[in-house]
Amino acid sequence: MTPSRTVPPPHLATLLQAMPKAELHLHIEGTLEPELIFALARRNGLGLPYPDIDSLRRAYAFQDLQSFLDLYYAGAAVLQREEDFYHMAMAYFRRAAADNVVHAEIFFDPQTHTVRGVEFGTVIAGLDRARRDARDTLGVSSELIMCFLRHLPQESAFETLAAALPYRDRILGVGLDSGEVGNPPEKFTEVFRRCRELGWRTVAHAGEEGPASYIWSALRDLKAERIDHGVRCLDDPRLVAHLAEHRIPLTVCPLSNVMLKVYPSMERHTLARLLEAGLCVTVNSDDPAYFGGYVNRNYLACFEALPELGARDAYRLARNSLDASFAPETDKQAWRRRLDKAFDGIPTG
Ligand code: HPA
Ligand SMILES: [Zn+2]
Repeated sequence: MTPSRTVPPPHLATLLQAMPKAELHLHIEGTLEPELIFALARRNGLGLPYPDIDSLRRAYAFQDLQSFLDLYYAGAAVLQREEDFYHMAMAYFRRAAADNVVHAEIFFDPQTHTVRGVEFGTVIAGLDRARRDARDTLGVSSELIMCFLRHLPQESAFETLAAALPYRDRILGVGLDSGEVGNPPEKFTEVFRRCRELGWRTVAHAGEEGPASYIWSALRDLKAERIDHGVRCLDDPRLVAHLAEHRIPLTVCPLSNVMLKVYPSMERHTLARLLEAGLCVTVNSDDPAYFGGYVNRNYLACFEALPELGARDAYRLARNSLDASFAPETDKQAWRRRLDKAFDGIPTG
């Protein structure tokens, strides 16, 4: 048996840090660090049910997806003004740049905000201003993906779509998030059809806590171009073969999976098996302020816990993230050249 590795070889840790990568599964509301939650609550004159930052952080001990979502939606309630959304997104972009993220496709949850009386336009204005500043000052390109909350009815998603129409050019695509079990993708077939007619790209969370059949439904009913999480595909060999044959990317979030008890520990994560099966797997951070780290922490945690992963896998994961992005081909080609340079002299094939 291979002894379990606790620290990846130094050159591997350096490579994981230095390699250019795309982040494709990141909820911007999940980047709200406790410090910023407290600062925004104070600025907006809001009370919080926690006396201080440490006690809030101590509450981040989740049993499952729903126990996390309850805290995540409560935290997002401090976001009220355009500047709040701007500050949150700029803080993320600075961390992404430090992790050598060259491109980020970012989820936002408009219903979480509009239900509290925050205008759709306020949310978009703050996020879009941050996107432009991140491109100009940090060299990080990005896109916005609007997610529908699947625990709400499809009519609410249609109302959100109507509110988004004046800003349609600032949105790249739509996704589906929130509590998965009991809310299968087919519940949103009609609204996704309308979104595709508008020219939006489509992704969906499926196969995180829900069964492999939800992944089939995301592909068949929503025509999802990427599957967010998707780790439960391993329960269905026919699905694995389909995902591999059509090179449908999975945006896997390892620290999230362990924090939400999809796996009992990182040592038991199936990232290496998914790669071995020939799938277009990517590594992402999901809700980094809640799950213990940004994207490079996710890479490092996997390579620390799974000794079968090596430099070839690091290259493959970064390459998959660039390939699986919705960025223009010319941008992808430039990033691939940078990636090849970062692996100069290291076997990657
Ligand atoms: O991991 C997630 N799953 C579903 N909904 C979410 N909303 C934020 N993070 C998540
Ligand atoms: Zn997610």
